Amino acid sequence: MSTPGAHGLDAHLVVDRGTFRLDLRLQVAPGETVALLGPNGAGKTTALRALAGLEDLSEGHIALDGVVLDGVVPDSAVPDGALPDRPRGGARWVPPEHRRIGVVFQDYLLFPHLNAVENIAFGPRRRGLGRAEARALAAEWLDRVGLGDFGKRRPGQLSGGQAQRVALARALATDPALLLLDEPLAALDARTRLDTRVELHRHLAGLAGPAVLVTHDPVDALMLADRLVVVEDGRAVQEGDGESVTARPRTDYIARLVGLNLYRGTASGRTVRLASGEVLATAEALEGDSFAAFPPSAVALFRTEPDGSPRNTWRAVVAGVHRHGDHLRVQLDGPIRATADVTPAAAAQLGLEPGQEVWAAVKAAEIRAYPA
Ligand SMILES: Nc1ncnc2c1ncn2[C@@H]1O[C@H](COP(=O)(O)OP(=O)(O)OP(=O)(O)O)[C@@H](O)[C@H]1O
Repeated sequence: MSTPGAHGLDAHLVVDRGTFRLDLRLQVAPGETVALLGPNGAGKTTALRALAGLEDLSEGHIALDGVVLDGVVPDSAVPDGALPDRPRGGARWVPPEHRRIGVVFQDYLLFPHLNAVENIAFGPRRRGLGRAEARALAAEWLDRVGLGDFGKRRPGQLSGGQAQRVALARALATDPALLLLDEPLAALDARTRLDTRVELHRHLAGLAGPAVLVTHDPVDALMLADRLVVVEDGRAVQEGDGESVTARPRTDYIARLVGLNLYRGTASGRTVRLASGEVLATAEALEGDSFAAFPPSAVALFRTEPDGSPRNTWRAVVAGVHRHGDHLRVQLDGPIRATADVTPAAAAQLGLEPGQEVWAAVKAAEIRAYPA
């Protein structure tokens, strides 16, 4: 990690949109890719648009490699020659077209009337490159994204995945100091998504500057980003590398995303007492406000009370059963609401159906506890 502020992206994004307020601090080091992950309406796109200069900040600042793009910052923080194009009410603000930012946004992927090479050459041309030079650079980038033979095609003659690659090439051809990607793989079918994801990862890994990626998809976030920032309701609720976020979710949204049952309660030794009064025996010893989490696969279901083993057992009512890959996912109501995964054979044996009473059991060793 570099010193935040001097290199890479250093931003505090505050945007007011009616009743919604985004308030997000974001520091991304050169060469680092951060994924903003969150539910619909969390403010991810607003954050990207603010970085790009398409959304006004109400407060905060954006600095890229020490150059202030938006916000009130002491003069000493603005290097010579980097003065803003337009001062605004005492603040400094650089308009979008003068920010060295490459964007791959859903809503303006490519110019429909230009072919692939012209689309990619557009940015370099605007940055002052001659026509022939810009086209040569564009052809080179098209090659790099594996579309060397598609230069003459217009966006309408490209598949979704190909258009996405051209958009990426177009963003990268401007040699951006910051790359912004909004749901870069969302529009692609499963197969294309897989290939494009691998390729995008390669380009992100080769990037010298910071990159910020917005996605709903935990797989995209985990595979493409060095660090995840989970955004809910305009704020960062959890941050860290994929492993720490998925192993220790701190909100229901993340728990659902990574497929864990998550509870909050008060720990005392190897137990966590939930708000409902139920007590879970856990693998780790802790004290105080804590989370307890376990995967659906850790839940065993029985028709009658299981006996003899040192595990957590409780009575539950089957609220729903549906297929999930090669097993069945069972929603359980009761004092401890949980999701359980069972094999079709086990489900048949139990005769699972909504409304049915069962016993649920989870071994203490399968329940992770961590401080809230
Ligand atoms: N033009 C607008 N005017 C007022 N409010 C808006 C406008 N556009 C979006 N919002 C609100 O801003 C909030 C954040 O929206 P945003 O699009 O940033 O979320 P998001 O996390 O990108 O969601 P999604 O995953 O659905 O794209 C939402 O509550 C939304 O209703």
